[in-house]
Amino acid sequence: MNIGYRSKNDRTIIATDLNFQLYQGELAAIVGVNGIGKSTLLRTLGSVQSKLSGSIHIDGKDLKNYTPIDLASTISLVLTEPLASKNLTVLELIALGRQPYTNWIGRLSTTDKNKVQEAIAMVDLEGLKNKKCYELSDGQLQRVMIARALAQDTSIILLDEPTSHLDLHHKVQILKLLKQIAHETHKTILFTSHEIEMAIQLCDKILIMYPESHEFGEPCELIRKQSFERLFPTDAVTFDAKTGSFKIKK
Ligand SMILES: Nc1ncnc2c1ncn2[C@@H]1O[C@H](COP(=O)(O)OP(=O)(O)OP(=O)(O)O)[C@@H](O)[C@H]1O
Repeated sequence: MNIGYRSKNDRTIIATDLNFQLYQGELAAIVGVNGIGKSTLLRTLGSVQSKLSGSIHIDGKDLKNYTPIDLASTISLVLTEPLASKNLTVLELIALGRQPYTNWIGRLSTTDKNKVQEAIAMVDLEGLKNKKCYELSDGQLQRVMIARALAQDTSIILLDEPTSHLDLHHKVQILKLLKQIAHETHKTILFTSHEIEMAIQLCDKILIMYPESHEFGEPCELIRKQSFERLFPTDAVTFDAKTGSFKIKK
């Protein structure tokens, strides 16, 4: 698949020949330097923007054959765009995740309410659920957006930098939670991240995007192939394969 942007008379190619496959129950990260195309890829997979060429299949079915309602009950997407509806309470915002399932009035069934409550508990938001979203810190809001995706209860969850505003404790907590959800509920969870060391420790698969190519596989396989060494110019940082971490060159 080729991804990028189309304007009236032009198109900008961001990445070419992307080819990878994820299975149910896997947690995977997309990593790469700033501007390499991680968000572009995630948005393309989530059908928010169209691919330049190629195809995306879910369970053998071409994504282009999904209706909007099929899509909303299959893929949930957590993007980094600022929230338009900060006037809602945390509970109301998370309940919006149930929209693909509610009737035209948007009335929540008992199942919907249970899913919302489960999501609140999973992301530890019980104490904040009646607050307005504008009263939250960026990190708290990030957890609310993850809870909304969990409430949507789709088989695929795509998240753009889900831990960018979180402190170390919450970064680890959220990534561990995503891993647990993927493994226990057999969802496929794919997120973009700059937390490469955490991705190495917690993810089942990693997609590394380079300027002209990509690598995809299990973290240990990528370490063996020295794929992380090629990620950054080596004058500033080097990758230590033994510890799976980057070292600053002094
Ligand atoms: N709407 C757009 N139209 C044209 N080009 C865009 C658009 N949005 C992003 N780009 C370009 O696409 C490239 C990839 O951007 P993208 O946001 O996907 O990178 P990224 O890997 O997620 O970066 P970062 O790590 O900084 O978040 C960049 O060169 C960016 O300038």
